Amino acid sequence: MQAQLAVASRATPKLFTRVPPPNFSNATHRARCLAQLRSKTNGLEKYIYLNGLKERDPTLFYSLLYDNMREMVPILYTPTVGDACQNYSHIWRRPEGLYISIGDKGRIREVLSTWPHVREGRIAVVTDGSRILGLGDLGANGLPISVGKLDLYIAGAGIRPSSTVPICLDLGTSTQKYLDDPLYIGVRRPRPSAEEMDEFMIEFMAAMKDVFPDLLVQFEDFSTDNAFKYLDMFRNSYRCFNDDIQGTGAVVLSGFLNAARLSSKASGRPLTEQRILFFGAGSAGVGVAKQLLSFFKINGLSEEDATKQIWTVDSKGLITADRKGLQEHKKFFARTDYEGPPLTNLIDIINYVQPTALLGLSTMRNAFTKDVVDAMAAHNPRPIIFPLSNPVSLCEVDYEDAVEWTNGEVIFASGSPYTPFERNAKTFEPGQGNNMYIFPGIGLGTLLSKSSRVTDTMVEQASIALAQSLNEDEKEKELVYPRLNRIRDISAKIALAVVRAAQAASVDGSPALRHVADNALLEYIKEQMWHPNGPKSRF
Ligand SMILES: NC(=O)C1=CN([C@@H]2O[C@H](COP(=O)(O)OP(=O)(O)OC[C@H]3O[C@@H](n4cnc5c(N)ncnc54)[C@H](OP(=O)(O)O)[C@@H]3O)[C@@H](O)[C@H]2O)C=CC1
Ligand SMILES: CC(=O)C(=O)O
Ligand SMILES: [Mg+2]
Repeated sequence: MQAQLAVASRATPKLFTRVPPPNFSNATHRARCLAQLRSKTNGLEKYIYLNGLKERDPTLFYSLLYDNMREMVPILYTPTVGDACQNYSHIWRRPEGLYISIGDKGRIREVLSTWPHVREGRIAVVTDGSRILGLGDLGANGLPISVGKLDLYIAGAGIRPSSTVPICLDLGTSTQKYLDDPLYIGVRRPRPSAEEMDEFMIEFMAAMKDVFPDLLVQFEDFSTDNAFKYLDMFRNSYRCFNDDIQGTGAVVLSGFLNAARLSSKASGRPLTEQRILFFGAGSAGVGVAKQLLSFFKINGLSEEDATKQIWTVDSKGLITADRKGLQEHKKFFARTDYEGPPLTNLIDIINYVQPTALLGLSTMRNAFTKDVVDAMAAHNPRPIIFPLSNPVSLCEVDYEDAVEWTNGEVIFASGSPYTPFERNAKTFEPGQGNNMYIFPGIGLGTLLSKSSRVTDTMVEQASIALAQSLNEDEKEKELVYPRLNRIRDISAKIALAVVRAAQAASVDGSPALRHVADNALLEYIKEQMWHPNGPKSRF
């Protein structure tokens, strides 16, 4: 790209001042860009730098991202993307996605048609900014979450950049700070009524299908009630899924399949006796709890018996069926067998439930105190503790603390990344239980199979494929997720499982792939991936 630029500009005298120096080389320039990135001491500055690099030289940007996932993903994605969203109106430089505003109601199709790569559109990540990570309602500042997720599709599954469509629905915000900010980038109004929003969403989805006929829609970071509502409303008529409910469910099921094996080996308890306590019962907590039913079903329990192995906690304590005014999404796991005064203290709840696993999706920083972790360790030789809230500033417990407090026995995965560390001459390597491991493969498999829907079995099979993707070294080190630098290989395996599940459910639209053997199909999937410096992919 740089070399092509140089040739073009040497031939154009008026651009002469923009010719790179004569000894310019791509390799040196890559090193220069990494050095410039590393010279920034603040996460947000690094984000701004990378964003500028993406605009100046997208090929170089994606090539660097592809080769430096462990360093760059925490900047473009959680945790730093959280800072970028919170400050987006102030750091904004250029348009990088589509804003569809509530004022566009009645002409959404027209607005969507302004996207420059309409015919290439394959995957859209759509947020309404109402629950960005655990940071609350950020309104139109939520766009970087769509951009960041799509960068992971590009780097992690080889989707061509011009096939990705980042969208933020600009519907107002309930956060006064943004409404008062003179630089706020969105419309200054409260969020619409449920009725107005439903009308908007119905028009939006119909217009999306019209304008982008081959598109997969990933709903992202909608507030919990709307996340469940629109998934239910659209999943049977459009090619779509909800990342926070289904993607998170799949990624946690996958890590749990590996974690439970380690925990049961240490305790001698059968897998079916795993007892899971969810701290947080929003879209993510309940989405994961529903997906974890599969764990018990795979191990031979009925759905009814599987449900009995799961307990949920919200801000009011253990969720029981006798609670007045319980929100719809909490009813499925509300316990009918608890008798006694409401249980509101987490340690009391742990002592009552005696869970083998404690999963945090609560946005409550440091909620898993030493006493909480001690209570888990008292019941389990190897407790499973997954603090999954994002970003790190909302994580329920830090990795080093969890390791220290359990004398190294914890089986751990967090939503945002932690770095490995040494303790008593042993290296401790954390897992990252984040939907970023799963949605690229789900998207790739859905597109390749030309599926009309994303079914529950496609999501479940994606999860099992991820769990099975650990290599020998990762198994020996007792990791519960594979290392991120293998993401393309992993996405290909997930995509294969998704294609097969789509075929089994007869929602696929690529009949020729039905007759291709697994090994050949895996190779085919890898060949379809876009590489920054390689031939064009089909997406
Ligand atoms: N690792 C990953 O891949 C993913 C992580 N997440 C993270 O999960 C978190 C939650 O997301 P989401 O479910 O959509 O958010 P919600 O706001 O819908 O849910 C938060 C839940 O936590 C509960 N909660 C809040 N405070 C407390 C408390 N003090 N004690 C116990 N429970 C409490 C809430 O209770 P109540 O219902 O009573 O308000 C609610 O049930 C976010 O930080 C998000 O980043 C989300 C998706 C993917
Ligand atoms: C990871 C993610 O999707 C979230 O925290 O919302
Ligand atoms: Mg999300």
